[in-house]
Amino acid sequence: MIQAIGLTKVYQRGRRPALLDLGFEAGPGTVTVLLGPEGAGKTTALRRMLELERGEGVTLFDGRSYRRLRRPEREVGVVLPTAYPSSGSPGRTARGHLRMLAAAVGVPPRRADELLEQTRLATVAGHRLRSFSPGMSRRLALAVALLADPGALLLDAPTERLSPRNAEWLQAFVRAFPAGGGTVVVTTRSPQEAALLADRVVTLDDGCVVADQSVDDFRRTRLHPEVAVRGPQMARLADLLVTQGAEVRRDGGAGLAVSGLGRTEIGELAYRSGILLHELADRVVEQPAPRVPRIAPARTAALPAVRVRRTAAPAPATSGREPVPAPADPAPTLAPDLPEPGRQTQVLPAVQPGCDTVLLPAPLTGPDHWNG
Ligand SMILES: Nc1ncnc2c1ncn2[C@@H]1O[C@H](COP(=O)(O)OP(=O)(O)OP(=O)(O)O)[C@@H](O)[C@H]1O
Repeated sequence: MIQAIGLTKVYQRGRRPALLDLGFEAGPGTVTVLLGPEGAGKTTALRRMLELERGEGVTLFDGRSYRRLRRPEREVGVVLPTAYPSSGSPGRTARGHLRMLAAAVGVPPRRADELLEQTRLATVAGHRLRSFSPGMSRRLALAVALLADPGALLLDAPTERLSPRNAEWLQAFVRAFPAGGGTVVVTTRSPQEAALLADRVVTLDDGCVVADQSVDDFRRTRLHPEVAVRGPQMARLADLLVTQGAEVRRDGGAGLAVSGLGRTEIGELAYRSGILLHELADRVVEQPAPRVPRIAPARTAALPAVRVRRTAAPAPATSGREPVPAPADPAPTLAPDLPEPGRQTQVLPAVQPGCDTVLLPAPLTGPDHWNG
């Protein structure tokens, strides 16, 4: 179980936060997608989760923050954009690179060979890294992340700039990983990819969570199937389509976007009416994310906006992979940047601009308060 609680990052004082109070839970056996456009805060979110960036909030991996994991490489495999193409010395072979890292994390060399097979790199295992394509580098980065057989994966835009074939392979891998109880958190800018990969979709915009939805809700509310039609007689076709009950809107100069009728019906109608078509294609377009403001309880609704930092860790959760409960952590489970135990809440001065979210200075008892 991964619990992200109140993750916030301000890169420059006085500037808008790159990430503001991100909270979500990613359960065992699931894929959670952080979806958002360029600059939405997805990479910052993963970097905060891994404590590569300082800031507020904490992420718990089965009840412990990343820096308190005893063997992080066995618990969380990470692929960030910095892992490729710079992963490894350019003169080293893929096999040499992976075996060296296998030794570093204490797994036998055969694990490196297995992963070369699994990531379809066996045939280029003896090639030097400098000759690797972006797709090969990405698969090698994934192999590195998997070396110690982690229960969770954090993947930042893993399919970006990959060939369709490599992207498909990676998507299939991500879908398959949770089958054994693993947890995946993956970022993407593509709503279509989110719908393909996710069990849960957390949509970010400008550093704020604007929606946290099951994939079914996401598909229903955010993805809109339509047919793109192009040709020289679109005004006439539009009239005919409307009489058939379709919804039609202009799409560029000689194009229509049609919903309510299928591609085959539109093609047949055009054919019967002697209308020439240059394009007839299914596509899915994104609807804007619904804003989901958190509702303030009536008794405190009149309070000024405040931010509340969590100071007590939630109850430890099990990973779903390991039936035995995690051993007690002798170290305190609070992140060092949070106040000492005992104090339930800390009220900070005014909320930063951005998210239409108000958090209230009520005592907190569990992570639910952070995800409502
Ligand atoms: N090191 C940094 N210093 C200052 N600002 C930064 C830094 N890194 C990111 N930002 C800013 O933080 C915001 C979020 O960036 P981030 O890279 O997390 O977005 P993203 O959703 O991952 O975008 P993309 O899809 O383009 O990778 C952006 O406005 C970005 O300019």
